[in-house]
Amino acid sequence: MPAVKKRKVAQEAPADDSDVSSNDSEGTPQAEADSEANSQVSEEATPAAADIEAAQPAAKKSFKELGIIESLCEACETMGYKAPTPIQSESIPLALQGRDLIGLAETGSGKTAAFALPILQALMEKPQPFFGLVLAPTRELAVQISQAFEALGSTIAVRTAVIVGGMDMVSQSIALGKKPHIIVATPGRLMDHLENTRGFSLRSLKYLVMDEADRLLDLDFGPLLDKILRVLPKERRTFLFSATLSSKVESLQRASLSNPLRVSVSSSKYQTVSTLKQAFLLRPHKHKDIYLVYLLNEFAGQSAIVFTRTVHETQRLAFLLRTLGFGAIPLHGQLSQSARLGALGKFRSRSRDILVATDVAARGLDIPSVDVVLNFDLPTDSKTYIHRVGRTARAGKSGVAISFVTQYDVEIWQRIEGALGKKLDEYDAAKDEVMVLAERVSDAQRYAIMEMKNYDEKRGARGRNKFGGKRSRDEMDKDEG
Ligand SMILES: Nc1ncnc2c1ncn2[C@@H]1O[C@H](COP(=O)(O)OP(=O)(O)OP(=O)(O)O)[C@@H](O)[C@H]1O
Repeated sequence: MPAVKKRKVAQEAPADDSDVSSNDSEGTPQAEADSEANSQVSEEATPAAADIEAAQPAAKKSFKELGIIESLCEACETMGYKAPTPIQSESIPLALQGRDLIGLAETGSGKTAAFALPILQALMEKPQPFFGLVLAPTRELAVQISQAFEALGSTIAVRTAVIVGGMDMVSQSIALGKKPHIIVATPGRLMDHLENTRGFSLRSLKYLVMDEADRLLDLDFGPLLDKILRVLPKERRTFLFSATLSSKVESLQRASLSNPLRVSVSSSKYQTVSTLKQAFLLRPHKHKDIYLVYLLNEFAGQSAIVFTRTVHETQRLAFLLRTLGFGAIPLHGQLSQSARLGALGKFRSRSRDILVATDVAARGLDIPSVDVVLNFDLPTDSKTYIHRVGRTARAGKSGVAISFVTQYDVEIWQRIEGALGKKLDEYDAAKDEVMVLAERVSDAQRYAIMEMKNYDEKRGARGRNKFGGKRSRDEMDKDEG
């Protein structure tokens, strides 16, 4: 049973574009489990939603007490989950009652299991092919979600299929032919299969999840989602999950959810976890490379993600850092899918310490070993900031996020701080030590420019044209970068 709820009619959700985010100040799954009165459940039955506040803190319950069956409890134990996180405590009982849900909780707080466990439990009760569909905005995230389903569903031999762009259609058709229980997909490729793979339909689907739901809408996935929703049965349960949800999602929820409840583990808008230390570094644009090298030296031996805004910059920095002897690997949307998965695999296994990435890596990726996030280029919106820095300090671990702010970024940075509701400290960099690096970095910059020329020529020779023509569905699935 969730907390005793006191009903209180609240204002209608704002009609502007403002975001509704959910970020718990206490951060860790365990700390969240200990935190009180942060959770909130609201009826979303009508556009003028009424808020229902948790008047009493939910008593800490085990997975079993939430109604999870023995074999799935065992799987949780094997995964090292000692107690449910708050989003799990709040949403699992409601999901088991068959409610549609909109789940909001901070990054790294266990949202995947919050939707996977009730679906797996329902699957056990009535096994059938094509039972659940999870839509995710990036291919890497789709792969990760399917792995979570397989791990949690190992005791019930769940079959999953990952249907994402950039991979072979034929082998995916064969995988669909094996009638998996759960499909985890990016929207573009799923639509391709729905249209072109004989015998494949989702008419008997029981559960739909949109993970990172706001991102699915941010991209130009909207019309595709509408098309997919049209071929799904109305008699199904639907879950939307994210750490940040915008009012755009409200329109989607009305289109695709039936009488949903909003489960929100939140204390305020855009709050990051308390185990995350955040700072900024105000430096001239021309010194960014030197300061990046300095910081990576400072955090030597730790695992870091460096976020940039463009494919070009991602690739250039990877060359630059490698020249200087760092184990850096690039990840962006213009790599082949196998190269993307390979890069992620190397970073996950710590055979490379530094992932240089576009926002293709900003959402959902769960790599427990990430110690540091460096925003080499600031993201253009605060929501992306929340997701990027959420790649570290996950599931109770600590982490550091440092953002480069140049003379051109002051306004964006102020917006981000405004959204966070606090001023962050400036990182204390020892200027003398930094400038000692100038010559080596400058040599490496020249080398990286040469490498970029070769890289661009090779890509040109392969006939890639990133500007011409309409974007294919696969390209849409590639996500940003
Ligand atoms: N009850 C639990 N106890 C301990 N760890 C947990 C629990 N539930 C999930 N985790 C772990 O916490 C990590 C983060 O979970 P998950 O990836 O689902 O977060 P998320 O809320 O979806 O984050 P994001 O918003 O960034 O996608 C994972 O490694 C997961 O295995």
